[in-house]
Amino acid sequence: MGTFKIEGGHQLHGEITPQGAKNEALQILCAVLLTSEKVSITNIPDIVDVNKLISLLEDLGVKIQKKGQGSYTFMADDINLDYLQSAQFKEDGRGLRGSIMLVGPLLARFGKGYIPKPGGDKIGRRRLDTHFEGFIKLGAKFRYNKEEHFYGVEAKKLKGTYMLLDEASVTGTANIVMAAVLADGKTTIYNAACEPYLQQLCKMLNRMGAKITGIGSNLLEIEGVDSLGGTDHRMLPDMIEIGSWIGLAAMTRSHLTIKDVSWDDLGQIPTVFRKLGIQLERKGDDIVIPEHKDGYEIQNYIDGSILTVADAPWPGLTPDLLSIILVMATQAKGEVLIHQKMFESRLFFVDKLIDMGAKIILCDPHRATVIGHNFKSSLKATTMVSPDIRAGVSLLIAALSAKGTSTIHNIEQIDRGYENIDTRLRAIGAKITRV
Ligand SMILES: CC(=O)N[C@H]1[C@@H](OP(=O)(O)OP(=O)(O)OC[C@H]2O[C@@H](n3ccc(=O)[nH]c3=O)[C@H](O)[C@@H]2O)O[C@H](CO)[C@@H](O)[C@@H]1O
Ligand SMILES: C=C(OP(=O)(O)O)C(=O)O
Repeated sequence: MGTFKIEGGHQLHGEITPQGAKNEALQILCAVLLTSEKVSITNIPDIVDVNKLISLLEDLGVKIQKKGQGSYTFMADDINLDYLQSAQFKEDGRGLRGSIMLVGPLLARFGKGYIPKPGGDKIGRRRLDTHFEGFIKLGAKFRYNKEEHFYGVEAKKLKGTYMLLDEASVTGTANIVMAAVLADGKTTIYNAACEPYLQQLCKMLNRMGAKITGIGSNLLEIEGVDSLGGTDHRMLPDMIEIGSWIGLAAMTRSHLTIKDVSWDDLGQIPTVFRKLGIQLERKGDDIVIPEHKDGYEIQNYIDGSILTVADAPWPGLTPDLLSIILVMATQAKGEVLIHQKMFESRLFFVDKLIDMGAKIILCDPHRATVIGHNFKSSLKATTMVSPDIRAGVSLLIAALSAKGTSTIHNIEQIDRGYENIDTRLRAIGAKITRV
């Protein structure tokens, strides 16, 4: 189990460039299976989850060439479908959440897709019904081996149809879209997820020859085609990392510039941070956060009632930023209710913040009220274990703002989604070492 030692209480300064988006990369990498032609991808983050998926593709027979930092070509012209039945696949396939999106492309192009129950964060139930109900609607036969937790779908040829998704699942929509692009006829997906990473996937598929309309809305129409060709694609910056750096700047009262953020793809994120009292300046495509010498004050609603920050499917606020917003609120002036609607086990890490001196009431598994200290009292250093990727980074931000030296164990959870985080933090003045 890896560990970070963090000496907190230091102000940071400088520029930080966000990595390519983890959750986009997981969709885009699976899409290379849809063509036998070459696909070139840049700005791929060098993080554990993405590297695991690249190695799964390699084991499936995809020819992969690394061209430079974050830049690869992929060619899926000779796929080894037997690998999908191997013990190795049953082990490696469960190593990350994103592997579930191998199923749609495999089913569409080769008539069969299998996956062991995928991993990812343990942040509550993470069901797959939307994915498989979608494949079944497209005409696939579904089977599930309960002993091995192994899912399978098979179909000679998928047939386009109308479907209303039971929920706007992000990976579910990506999976169904990747299956429908090669189906016979027209597929309509209503209640589709429409976040920027999914828009990126759809635009890439269209460049490969797919016919998808409605991109950016919750109603996608897909006219099936016989085959797809190669393309070039560049990943967006990671909006969750961008939000993490905003939280870090606020908690350490640092002047930071976050470079090349793709502002127009950030949706509610800047607005929500502003409601929490954070000053954000747009300079070109950068975010500049000034030193918050006098702290930051949470706004109330117009009628004076306490602000709630809650997640919702895009264009609502992503659930992946709520842990970071929560930790930031512990030093704000004022109160806020954090409501994590999507996941039921993502707020339990607040116990650690309470140990550090934060004023938080965990109302129930989904809601926590935070009463900010307004920097009148610092958090105190402690030893903690990172429970999931975003709670891990939130605890890291808390440690960087705290008095004394903190220890965070199980940092593999953080490395899953943040590229060289310790090196990049040291470059802006953080005292952090990997031990
Ligand atoms: C690899 C990847 O891309 N992971 C992201 C993806 O996971 P993933 O695609 O697994 O998440 P889903 O969008 O399927 O759903 C997330 C959770 O929200 C619930 N739900 C979803 C939609 C809805 O309208 N109502 C509702 O309650 C689901 O039941 C589930 O518990 O999207 C999540 C939601 O943005 C993010 O937290 C994950 O980081
Ligand atoms: C929950 C997350 O990831 P995953 O879906 O891979 O577990 C996340 O990125 O915050």
